[in-house]
Amino acid sequence: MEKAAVQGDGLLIPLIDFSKFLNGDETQKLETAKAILKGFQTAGFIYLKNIPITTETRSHVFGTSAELFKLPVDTKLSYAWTTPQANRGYSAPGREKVSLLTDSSEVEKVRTAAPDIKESFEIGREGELDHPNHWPAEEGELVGFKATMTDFFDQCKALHVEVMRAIAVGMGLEPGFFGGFVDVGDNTLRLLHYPAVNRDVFKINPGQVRAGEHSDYGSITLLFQDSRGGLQVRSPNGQFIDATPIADTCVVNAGDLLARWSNDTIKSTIHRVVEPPHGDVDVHPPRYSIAYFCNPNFKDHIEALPGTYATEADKKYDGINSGDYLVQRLTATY
Ligand SMILES: O=C(O)CCC(=O)C(=O)O
Ligand SMILES: [Fe+2]
Repeated sequence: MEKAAVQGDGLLIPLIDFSKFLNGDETQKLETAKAILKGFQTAGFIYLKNIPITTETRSHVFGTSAELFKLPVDTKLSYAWTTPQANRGYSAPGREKVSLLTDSSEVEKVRTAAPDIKESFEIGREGELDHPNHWPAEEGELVGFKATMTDFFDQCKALHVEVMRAIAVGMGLEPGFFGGFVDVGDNTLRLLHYPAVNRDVFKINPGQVRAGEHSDYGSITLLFQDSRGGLQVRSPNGQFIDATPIADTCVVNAGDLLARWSNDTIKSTIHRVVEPPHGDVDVHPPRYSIAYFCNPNFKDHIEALPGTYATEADKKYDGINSGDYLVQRLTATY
């Protein structure tokens, strides 16, 4: 029986030992795959422990990320995020307003009211000639930045492939069903820094958050959080529940395109980042997290998975190109 990582108000996010899928016997593989699928179908979120990414790798990547955000603002701005098509580079606080709004003018109104207190740096697949990554100059503490991040990118890409394999097994599809959909690695590694913030800020403006409520867009997101807390996931009843950090786990959530692909049998659940729950401080220390947003290959056509509908009439959505879908969603949020 798997333990719950998070439980409250009808939301149960399971804590799953992924090594039992990767290295277990046939029974353990199947049971783990089913638990993973069930987590995505009910909560839209799971926590995975015993993933192949080591604690050392993880802390090295977090350390390297912190060094990047220490750079002077002007330097960071010289690596600025440019377009949804490229989706690479630095976003200063307030640049992106993640929200549920899809109309850019509405997004603009919300953004000016209470911008998210965060900055981020996006890294895409290497080798996309039209969209090079905005690598920082490798000086001082940033020597080795590119190697660290591309290596981590590749490890996350491999984890995406394995989680999709588990979903396929859970659904009773061929284990390799998604293989040809996720092999390119059209994914985005996003380093996130939520700067230290006075507690007053949250008191003065009750609407203030570190990251506004939203769902993610792609297949799944691998989320690595530090120990600060503040991430919350919306329950089926509409209440936000703390997704408390658990050391050495990876939080994995399904995105909107996977929900659509599964004919809404899998949930893409709303989440946000708010004032951390730890009591009596005047200043909340900075929070770092790393999100790896996975997508089906941008060239792929995505339509309802086998087994998720009985007749053509049960298909809730038209097929859509993966890359077009992402660009559409990013265009509305930046
Ligand atoms: O920082 C976090 O814990 C969550 C970030 C997130 O949800 C996102 O960037 O989509
Ligand atoms: Fe998210």
